[in-house]
This record gives sequence, C-alpha cells and structure tokens, in this order.
Amino acid sequence: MEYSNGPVCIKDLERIASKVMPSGAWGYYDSGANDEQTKLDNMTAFDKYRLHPRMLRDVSNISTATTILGQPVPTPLGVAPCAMHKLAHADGELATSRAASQHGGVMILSTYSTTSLEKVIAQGNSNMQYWMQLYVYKERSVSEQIVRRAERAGFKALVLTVDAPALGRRLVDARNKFNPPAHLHLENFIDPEIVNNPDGYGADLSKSASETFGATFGANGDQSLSWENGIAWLKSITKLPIIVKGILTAEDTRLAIKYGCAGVIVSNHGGRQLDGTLASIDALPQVVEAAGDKIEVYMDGGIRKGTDIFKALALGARAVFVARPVLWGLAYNGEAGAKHALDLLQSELELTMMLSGTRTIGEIDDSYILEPESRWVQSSVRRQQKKVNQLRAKL
Ligand SMILES: Cc1cc2nc3c(=O)[nH]c(=O)nc-3n(C[C@H](O)[C@H](O)[C@H](O)COP(=O)(O)O)c2cc1C
Ligand SMILES: CCCCCCC(=O)C(=O)O
Repeated sequence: MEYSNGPVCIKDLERIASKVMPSGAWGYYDSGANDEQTKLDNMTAFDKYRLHPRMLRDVSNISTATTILGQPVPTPLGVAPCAMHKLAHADGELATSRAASQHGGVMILSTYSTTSLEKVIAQGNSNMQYWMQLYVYKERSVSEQIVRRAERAGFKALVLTVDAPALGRRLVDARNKFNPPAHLHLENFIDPEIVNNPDGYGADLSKSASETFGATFGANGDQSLSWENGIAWLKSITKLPIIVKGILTAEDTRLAIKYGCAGVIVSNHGGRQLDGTLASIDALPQVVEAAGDKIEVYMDGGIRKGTDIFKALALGARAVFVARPVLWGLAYNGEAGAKHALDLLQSELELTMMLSGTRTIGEIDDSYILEPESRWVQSSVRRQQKKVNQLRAKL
C-alpha cells in the first residue's frame, strides 16, 4: 500500500503490515485468543475515558523525561516483549533495538527472541534500559542460565511473564496450522552450556515444525509455578529487580508487594491468553490503588495513539509498553519502520500533553481525565444515544 508521505499513524502501519507479511506470520502477530474480545476491548476501552484538558498554560517546553526504577529515561514509552521479530523483518530484534535506542526508554526482550540477548543489548546506548523477559521452565537451570547471561550482558531488570502457564488458544494460528519458518532460530536457547536439548525448546524451529510451536512452549514451562516457588526462587538467585507481567487485579498486586517485586505490568498479553478479562486500561486503576507508592505500575495492551499513552499515565501508569505497533513498523521498513512507529507515538504523546496543558510527565494525573461514570461523560453519552434514536426513528 502506497502512502505518498509515509504512514501517518499506527493504523496505517497496521494496514501495510497486513499486506506485506506472509499470512501465517501476520496471523500470529495479530491474533488474540478465542473470540478476541479482550484483544479488541484493549483498544476500544480507551475511548470511554475522555480527556479533560486545561488551557492557557505555557506549553512552549514539553518534556516526556521521567524515571523508571530510579533511572532517568527520556520517555515513558517502551517496547513490550515479543517473540520472533524476524517474522517481520530479516534484521529482527537488532533492528528493533537500534530503533528503540534512537528513541530511548525501556526495551523488554522476549526469551523467545530470534536474536541472542547479547547481540540485542549491544545495540543500546545510555538512553536505554534493557529488561529481560522470562518464562520459568521445569528445568530451572535453563531459566537460571538465561538470568545469568542477562546479568552479565547488562540487563537492568527481569520481567517474569505470569499469564502464560500454557499458550492461549489462538484460533487464527490453529486454522493456519502456523509454525514459524524453519530458517529462524530462538537464539537464546542455542548455547550448549545452558540447554542440554536446545531443540526441545524450539531453538531450531525446523525441528519443532512437526507439532505446533504452542506445544513446544507448553512442554517446557513450569505449570506448578506459584508466588512461593517462583518469585521467591527468582529472588534467591538474582539481585536484579523483578517485574511481574500479566497482573490484572489488586489482589495479585498486593502479593507482588509481599514477595518483594519492584513493579508490575498490567497486561492481558495483548488479549492472546485468557479471553474475556478486563481491558488493560480498565484493570489499571485497581492495580494503581493497591500498589500505592510501594511498587511501580506499568501497563501494555491496545495502545495505538498518543492520547492512549496520556490516558494510561493519567490513570497512574509510570510507563507504557507497545508490542504490535513496533512489529508492524518493523514489517513496513525494518529499523526505520520500527523507529517510525515509536516516533509517531512519541510525537502524538507530546502533542496531547501540549493540547491538554501539561508540560511534564509528573503533571499528568487523573484530573486530566474523565472516567466513564463521570456525569459529564454520561450526559454526553445520553445525548449521543438520543441522536442515534432520532436517526433510527427516521429510517
Ligand atoms: C506477536 C507477539 C508475541 C508476543 N510474545 C511475547 C513474549 O514472548 N513474552 C511476553 O511476555 N509477551 C509477549 N507478547 C505480549 C506483549 O508483550 C504485550 O503484552 C501485548 O502484546 C501488548 O499489547 P499490544 O500488542 O496491543 O501493544 C507478545 C505479543 C505479540 C503480539
Ligand atoms: C515456542 C515459542 C512460543 C512463543 C510464545 C510467545 C508469546 O508469548 C506469544 O504471545 O505468542
């Protein structure tokens, strides 16, 4: 698809990626679980929160600088962990890492990266923090060695994904009988020192092609993982801060505090795991309230515009992460495309801040947002409904 001046929003990138990617890979990136209710809710739920901007403030200088885990970063916008960036572009995670470095902030690298963690972090600079995403395996030594490598390479935190004891049921992948192309490798498992049977972990994806890769995923993960045997174990083997990804409730937030986590990511895995949960943005307030000032709260899921980022920050997220938009950028034009996706979101955030009368991230709070139950939103909804009814009556 041709855009004379290039894609001007994330939706443009999505359309292009859907055209240029092979259908199996596109389906894998795009799909949510089951009816995809949660995947869709993640995006549409933002619409319920209306902005409540203030005028006539000096907005000649806007800064998106903030701190994450006590370290300064130029922006609260980061890259969520995604498996297999080489499905989008041959340069894969190297391109994403270079793009993210020009932009600054946090990049979370998936364990199921198609580029080794050492190569990915080598593309970074002082504007960047890299966090390593983990799944905990039955064979704990495999997880432990990934932790050791991440520590040696300079990753600043570990992100334990807790919403995937098994892969969600993604009907598109099932229909497509999707398996990644055989030439791709899950490079973090290609290390004879750490994994006795790298192919058992899908390292050589051609070897797992006879079964679905979801089965490969499920076979190794420790489904008995719990707060006691998982978080406490991880804390016993590393000094890196632990962030738990996939939290949707106040109850689990309190447990994350109890077990000494540094932060939680409010996430439903982009709607790819349990279909029917709350949209991330709707789950955020209860997590923020339970977290107080004890741990940092981040969120991902459905962010496609600068106003979405602003709304998440207003509801208490310290930072937000995007997955599919970056993959779409990568599919469009490798490193430049991934950077384009991040640049679009960053510039839209800056514009939203300016138009809302906020100059710093610290100024953005819930006074800039009207929650769905607010009487102003309700009366606007009622007025719209009345117009719809009048139009219907004329038909
Ligand atoms: C193709 C794809 C692969 C993903 N792989 C991982 C992964 O390896 N580990 C993980 O914790 N989350 C993974 N996720 C979930 C994302 O980190 C994130 O939670 C979610 O996609 C955010 O929603 P968004 O895509 O609407 O931005 C993946 C998501 C996608 C779309
Ligand atoms: C054997 C590779 C499985 C990768 C699963 C990654 C993931 O979390 C996803 O949502 O997809």
